[in-house]
Amino acid sequence: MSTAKKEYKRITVKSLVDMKQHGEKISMLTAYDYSMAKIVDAAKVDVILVGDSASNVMAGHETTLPITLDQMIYHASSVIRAVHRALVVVDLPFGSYQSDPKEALRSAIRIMKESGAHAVKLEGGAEIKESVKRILAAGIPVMGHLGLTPQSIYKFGTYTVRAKEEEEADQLMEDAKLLEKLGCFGLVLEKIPAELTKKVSESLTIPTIGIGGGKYADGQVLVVHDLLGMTHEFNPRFLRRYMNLYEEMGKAISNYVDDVKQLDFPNDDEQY
Ligand SMILES: Nc1nc(=O)c2c([nH]1)NC[C@@H]1CN(c3ccc(C(=O)N[C@@H](CCC(=O)O)C(=O)O)cc3)CN21
Ligand SMILES: CC(C)C(=O)C(=O)O
Ligand SMILES: [Mg+2]
Repeated sequence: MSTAKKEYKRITVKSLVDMKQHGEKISMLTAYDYSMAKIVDAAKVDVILVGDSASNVMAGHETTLPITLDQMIYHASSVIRAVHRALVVVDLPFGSYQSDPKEALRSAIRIMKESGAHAVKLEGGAEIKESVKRILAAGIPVMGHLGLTPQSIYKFGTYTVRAKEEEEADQLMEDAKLLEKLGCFGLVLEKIPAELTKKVSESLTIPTIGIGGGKYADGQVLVVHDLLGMTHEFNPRFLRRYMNLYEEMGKAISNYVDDVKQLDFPNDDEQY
């Protein structure tokens, strides 16, 4: 497998299929705001996901269910203003696509029109088939999301690993093939056994992007706040932390507080 990296000036949905064909792994991270998206884009992350995990990370909700379409558009438009290279994918939030395919298309169009994003992501398989078809027919690229689908958390009750049993694994494989057949450009596989990710990835031409899906996915995605160590209570096995920003930021901020209290800040050079 070649590791030679082709230079991409701007990532398109086509570049991602290209990367899979050349054996180059795809990097994907979340961003919900302008400042973070600037850093993530400059670091050459291939795909930026404006995830509905903003509901947890930005707004402090327990689940992804409360975030609204308007709020997703606000996050996405902030991200888009920062991005020059990455492909920007936006999650359709809970309640904006499940009722019927027309509503799904309307929601996807609002995201594309009002934020300038490049693609949308929907959770689910066969049950959202008609919605995926409608959105794709309008020329909007769609990414699928199977395995642990946080918008259905109350149906499952836990965030444990999915598709460990043969029946659920077979269903996931069928859904993956269906999403590819419909024309999705990629597929997120969340918290499923590595061997199932391998089977799915080998069966598809479109790239799979894993989060807790193991090493055989064609790419990896994480919540950027998790890898930076800002969400210090979130500790799933699949997460690798590259920093402990929660601690680092806490130290910097308490130093500032001390300096203000001790009349050290501002000093003579820091005033007019
Ligand atoms: N900060 C953050 N990171 C994420 O990856 C993320 C979000 N928020 N919010 C939306 C979804 C929810 N996701 C999740 C949530 C929980 C686990 C998880 O493994 N939780 C427990 C185990 C629970 C169990 O086994 O019952 C853990 O080990 O932390 C994984 C992904 C992924 N997404
Ligand atoms: C975890 C990723 C795949 C996601 O859907 C999100 O951040 O909302
Ligand atoms: Mg999501």
